[in-house]
Amino acid sequence: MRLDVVTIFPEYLEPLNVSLVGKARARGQLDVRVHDLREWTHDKHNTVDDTPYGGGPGMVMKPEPWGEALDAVIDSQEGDPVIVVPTPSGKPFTQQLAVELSEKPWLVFTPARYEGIDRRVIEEYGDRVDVREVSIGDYVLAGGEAPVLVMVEAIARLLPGVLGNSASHQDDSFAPGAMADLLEGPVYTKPPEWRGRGIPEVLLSGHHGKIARWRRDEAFRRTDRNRPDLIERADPAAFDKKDRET
Ligand SMILES: Oc1ccccc1-c1ccno1
Repeated sequence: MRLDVVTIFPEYLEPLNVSLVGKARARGQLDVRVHDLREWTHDKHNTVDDTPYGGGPGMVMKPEPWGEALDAVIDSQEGDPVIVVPTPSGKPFTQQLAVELSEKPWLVFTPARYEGIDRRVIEEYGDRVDVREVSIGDYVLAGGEAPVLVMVEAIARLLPGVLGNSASHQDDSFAPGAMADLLEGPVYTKPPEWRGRGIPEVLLSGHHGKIARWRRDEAFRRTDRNRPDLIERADPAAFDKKDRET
């Protein structure tokens, strides 16, 4: 997969050089290219924003630099990318959307600052390629770079071979299938006792059926406590079916 990010803060994307995404890049599983939007400005102040038509607070990102940048990035490659526009007014970024985007060969992220990007940019590229406006949650940030880090990590970990053999995303919270509407339950590791606190006996029993049932019950319990909005959709039968398959 190729990922391009166009931003006025390239240094904000430094975390894409470390950890899971950094290792995937080093292994050649991910081709990440970060571009400074100001390279496509031509005035001495490298201007990328201006006041909004119709008045109102803040500044809007000008269409010209974005148009030149996206033309340069998109025309550099065969095929069409999916352009992902982080915005508080976008569709929710979910595990399901992460799975869908992880199956695309090329994504171009356009994190904006200020009050957003001139709407004509979204319309121009929406006429040419698949453009997705995506929100990572119901809160407002200063810009879209942090949402890009979140989405790239969620997508990259789904790419074949990126997670080690010992790890699997099938059992993630929200993973399509039995966990689609469930939160993961509590996890434990050695030592068997820590500050007088032990391990649930069932996890030491070696009885896989009982362990699986306990994990299901804990998943439902946690979901009911923390995400009652999901519990309505969770299906114990689907969870049990997954148990039988594993
Ligand atoms: O709050 C934002 C500002 C700019 C770009 C994106 C966002 C955002 C907030 C939530 N998801 O995306």
